Amino acid sequence: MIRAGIVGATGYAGAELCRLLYAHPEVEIAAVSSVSFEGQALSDVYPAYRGFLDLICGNQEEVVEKSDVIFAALPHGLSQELAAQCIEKNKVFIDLGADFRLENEEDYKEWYGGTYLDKSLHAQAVYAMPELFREQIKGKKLIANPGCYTTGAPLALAPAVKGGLVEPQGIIVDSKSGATGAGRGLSQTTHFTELDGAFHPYKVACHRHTPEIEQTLSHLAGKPVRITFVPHLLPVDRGIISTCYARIMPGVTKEQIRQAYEDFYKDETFIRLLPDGKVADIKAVKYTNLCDISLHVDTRTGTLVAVSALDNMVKGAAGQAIQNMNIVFGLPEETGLKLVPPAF
Ligand SMILES: NC(=O)C1=CN([C@@H]2O[C@H](COP(=O)(O)OP(=O)(O)OC[C@H]3O[C@@H](n4cnc5c(N)ncnc54)[C@H](OP(=O)(O)O)[C@@H]3O)[C@@H](O)[C@H]2O)C=CC1
Ligand SMILES: CC(=O)N[C@@H](CCC(=O)OP(=O)(O)O)C(=O)O
Repeated sequence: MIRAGIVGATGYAGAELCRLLYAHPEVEIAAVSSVSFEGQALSDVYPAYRGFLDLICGNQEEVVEKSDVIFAALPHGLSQELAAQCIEKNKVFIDLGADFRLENEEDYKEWYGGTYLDKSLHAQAVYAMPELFREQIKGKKLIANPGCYTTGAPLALAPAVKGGLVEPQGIIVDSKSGATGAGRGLSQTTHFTELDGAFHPYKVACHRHTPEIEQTLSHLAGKPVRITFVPHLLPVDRGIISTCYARIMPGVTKEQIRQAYEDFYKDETFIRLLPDGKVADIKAVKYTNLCDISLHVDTRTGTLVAVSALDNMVKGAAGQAIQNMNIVFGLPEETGLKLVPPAF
């Protein structure tokens, strides 16, 4: 059995990791940690876990000592030293935050206001989006798990961008996220009376996921890609819809685009390319590691509209982290992730 530990287990991403790892047939949860709830049972923090996850929250050091793989579900900026400790002890480290996602330190400084404490450590990290960079993940120990918006948007666009079917400039990514994307801590925009009945964009064209999405799309295109990214806060608990607009290259047909997506995703367990006429919906992927993609072509304006839907807590965080763990440990990718969405 793989001994897994979760640092930051009391946050939403950490708690979701615990839920999924509990049911993983090749994993035992060895230890979990919290600062605020140290000494308390996880099931006291989340009553739904009573009888399943009654383990007591310890500290980070215990998690590192007892585990073969350490998942960090901490706020940005707290993973670098922890990663160094884990790598030094030859453990696998999977970071759900953004500390190892950006290849260019200047981008990290600009968008996160931090620096890379140890450049050689960053050089060991792999940006782990299995559907796009699977081969690079195998054999790695320092895993940068992509963010939520930064999973949905590239998956919606990847076949078109990689195949040169759309113009790499002028792409618009219009995303809507449920409130769990903001974590468990309460803020003015996420408390019930502000969120209920509301719907608005935020961080318009200045969200920190912009360089991460551009980094992925640039790798696929083989040249720099710039996007306009506008996230919105939806008054629902989970789910992200990304509606992505790109100009179709002259001469490229609707049929060629669909064929490119079918070829690109034909062996992908977690990608459901919807038939023509269907539209991706967050409800159909809830609690699963699925990413649904629907394709729409506006022939009047020559625009591809590619829509993705995923559960930000699963494919956008904990599920993708487990998918990455499975790759690193040589397990079938779907192990522990064969999750059927509720019908309604
Ligand atoms: N929510 C989402 O949809 C997604 C989140 N992520 C990323 O996952 C990470 C966790 O996010 P999320 O679970 O939403 O956030 P939460 O705010 O819900 O949880 C944060 C966790 O970090 C712990 N924590 C906070 N401050 C410290 C500290 N100074 N030292 C140690 N532990 C601390 C908290 O634990 P305690 O107070 O108990 O110690 C809590 O368990 C973030 O990097 C986020 O960006 C990635 C993809 C999607
Ligand atoms: C709704 C909401 O507030 N979402 C978060 C993104 C959540 C996320 O998961 O971002 P990381 O993976 O990079 O942490 C935000 O906009 O900051």
